[in-house]
Amino acid sequence: MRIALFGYGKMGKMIEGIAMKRGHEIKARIDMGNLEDIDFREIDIAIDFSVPEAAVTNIEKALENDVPVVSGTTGWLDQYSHIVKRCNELEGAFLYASNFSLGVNIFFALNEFLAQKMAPLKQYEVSIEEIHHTEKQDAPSGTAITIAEGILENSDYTHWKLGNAREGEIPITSKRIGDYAGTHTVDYDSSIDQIRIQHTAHSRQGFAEGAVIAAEWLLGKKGVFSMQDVLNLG
Ligand SMILES: NC(=O)C1=CN([C@@H]2O[C@H](COP(=O)(O)OP(=O)(O)OC[C@H]3O[C@@H](n4cnc5c(N)ncnc54)[C@H](O)[C@@H]3O)[C@@H](O)[C@H]2O)C=CC1
Ligand SMILES: O=C(O)C1=N[C@H](C(=O)O)C[C@H](O)C1
Repeated sequence: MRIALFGYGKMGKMIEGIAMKRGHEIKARIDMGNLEDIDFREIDIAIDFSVPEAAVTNIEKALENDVPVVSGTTGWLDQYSHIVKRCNELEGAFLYASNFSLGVNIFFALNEFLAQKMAPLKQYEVSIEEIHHTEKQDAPSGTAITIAEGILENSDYTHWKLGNAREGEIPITSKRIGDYAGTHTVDYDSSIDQIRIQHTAHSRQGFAEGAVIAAEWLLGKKGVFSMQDVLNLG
């Protein structure tokens, strides 16, 4: 595949290495918004790991040029429905995941199963914690939001809240420490005991590999997809 990388930071560089090892070609590296330099006719797919402020423009530009997009950038999802609409209007292909690693996607399924089991047990209070490196711009992490949504869909909780929560809200704590690649914890606490599930990424390898696998999967398809479709975990 001939790939355009939107964002050439920590993730963009790691994706480049993995994509090249799998026989793909990097045709463009866009870092700091020089989108006009791209000849979209020579791009098969775009992979966006940039910044929240740039993601929507990058994605829309690729879709308008009939190039499918894999997006891993977090912190822009208030405009997700706009991108879905544009993708459908343009009959394009788009895949977003808050987390591309296989382990986290299994963790998402485990989280939903646990939420179903815990829903009737009102003596337990749920909370989510995420820890990331100090360069991370957004909080809570996209992964923590997906975890919260998985609980909301399977319980009587009504919202999630960063920081202290009120009755019916799921509290999310975000910590920024050193070079943590990403640790997510879900706790159910009662006065008697605690149930905890946790995923720890040892590096960014799993995110980057997952993004390249998603791009290979998306090529030739039309529509809006998620990592659940790629991994067939749905
Ligand atoms: N979905 C997933 O599995 C994962 C998602 N992420 C997300 O991916 C994004 C990038 O993460 P990192 O690579 O760690 O960050 P980073 O800060 O190392 O890289 C972001 C890059 O985007 C560049 N950039 C700024 N404006 C741009 C524009 N207009 N167009 C293109 N690039 C632009 C910056 O110069 C920087 O090099 C973040 O939103 C992060 O939360 C990170 C890891 C995994
Ligand atoms: O910024 C990061 O580093 C990460 N961002 C994603 C998120 O916000 O969930 C995925 C992963 O946890 C690493």
